[in-house]
Amino acid sequence: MSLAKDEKGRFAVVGAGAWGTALAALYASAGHEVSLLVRDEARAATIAATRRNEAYLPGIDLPSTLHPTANPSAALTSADIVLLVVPAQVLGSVAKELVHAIPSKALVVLCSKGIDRTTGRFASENVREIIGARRLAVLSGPSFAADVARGLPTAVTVAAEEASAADAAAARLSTETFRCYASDDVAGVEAGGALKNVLALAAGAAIGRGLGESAKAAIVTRGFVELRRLSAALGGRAETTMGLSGLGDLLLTCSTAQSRNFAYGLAMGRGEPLSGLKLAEGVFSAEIASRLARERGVEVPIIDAVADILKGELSLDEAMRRLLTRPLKRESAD
Ligand SMILES: NC(=O)c1ccc[n+]([C@@H]2O[C@H](COP(=O)([O-])OP(=O)(O)OC[C@H]3O[C@@H](n4cnc5c(N)ncnc54)[C@H](O)[C@@H]3O)[C@@H](O)[C@H]2O)c1
Ligand SMILES: O=P(O)(O)OC[C@H](O)CO
Repeated sequence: MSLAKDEKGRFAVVGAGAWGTALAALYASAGHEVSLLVRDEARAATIAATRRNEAYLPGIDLPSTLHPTANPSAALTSADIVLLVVPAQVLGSVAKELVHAIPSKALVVLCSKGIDRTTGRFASENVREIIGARRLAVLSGPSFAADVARGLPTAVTVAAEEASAADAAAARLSTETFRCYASDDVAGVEAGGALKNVLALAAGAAIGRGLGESAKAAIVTRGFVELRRLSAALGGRAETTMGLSGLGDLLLTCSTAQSRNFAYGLAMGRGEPLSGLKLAEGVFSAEIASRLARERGVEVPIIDAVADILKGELSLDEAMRRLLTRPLKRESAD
């Protein structure tokens, strides 16, 4: 399939946090027409006047071709690609609120990484009944907002239910620095994106508690086994978990405090205050991930431990004891 690199799109990005602003900057820099829908009028005006979004993406100059607005119809009316980039817990309500303003032929790309904790649904399951499955795609993979906004290279996965729709979406979303691989495994791509956040909390907590890099590597490896098991139980394919929105994003998110989930885990491990930290989606997904696993009879001891710690039912030291004293078994990847 020929990539539409020279074809200019009309993008609307919903959500002017770190990731929404970074994606808007990416596509504006690539020569597309881009509107950024900002929740708050005053903030939209500040972004327009300063060409900066200091609250969410400090120190990055935004292209002059990026148009911030607080007016949904101004942002959406002529869009042919709409990126929904808000926290997973509000994605459903934002989609409902905007559905009438989104052109019926526009491709809608879900960029959140999380599980709705009231419904236990992933983003596409939530939004499918509002927007319709045929024009939905999901974007996930190793991609820090600040890196992407600076034009640093990465590769991600774009999934849609039909393989040909995924190919077309990946072509439209690729740029010279942002390489999109296509997949028709929506469930696997979404599971990878959401579960790596929960595991990054565990990895960060181990480092914060001073347990060392060996412990972290063990947690990431056994955590990956849990990600694979749960993803499979939710309908994802094994090969997807080995890809960018599985292993790839897990490695990134568990490796540096640039990740907000890892940083949150670090603070947990150090016993530092957690209020005021940036969005860490794993905090909202842990308990529901643990429940989804329990309902499907899937063993996820690390995810369970993170959920119990977040509920205040388990200390980190007890969690480590619980994990280390589980019955010994043969190593198995599934
Ligand atoms: N930051 C990254 O590097 C990155 C990379 C890939 C994926 N993601 C995913 O993208 C999603 C958004 O993350 P982010 O980094 O932009 O978060 P953020 O906290 O930086 O920004 C969230 C944005 O959503 C807006 N918002 C919150 N509630 C809203 C509502 N009810 N209606 C409309 N807007 C609302 C906020 O005003 C803010 O602009 C998350 O699921 C995250 O996992 C983030
Ligand atoms: O900062 P985090 O932990 O939300 O991670 C951001 C991206 O998901 C990394 O791919």
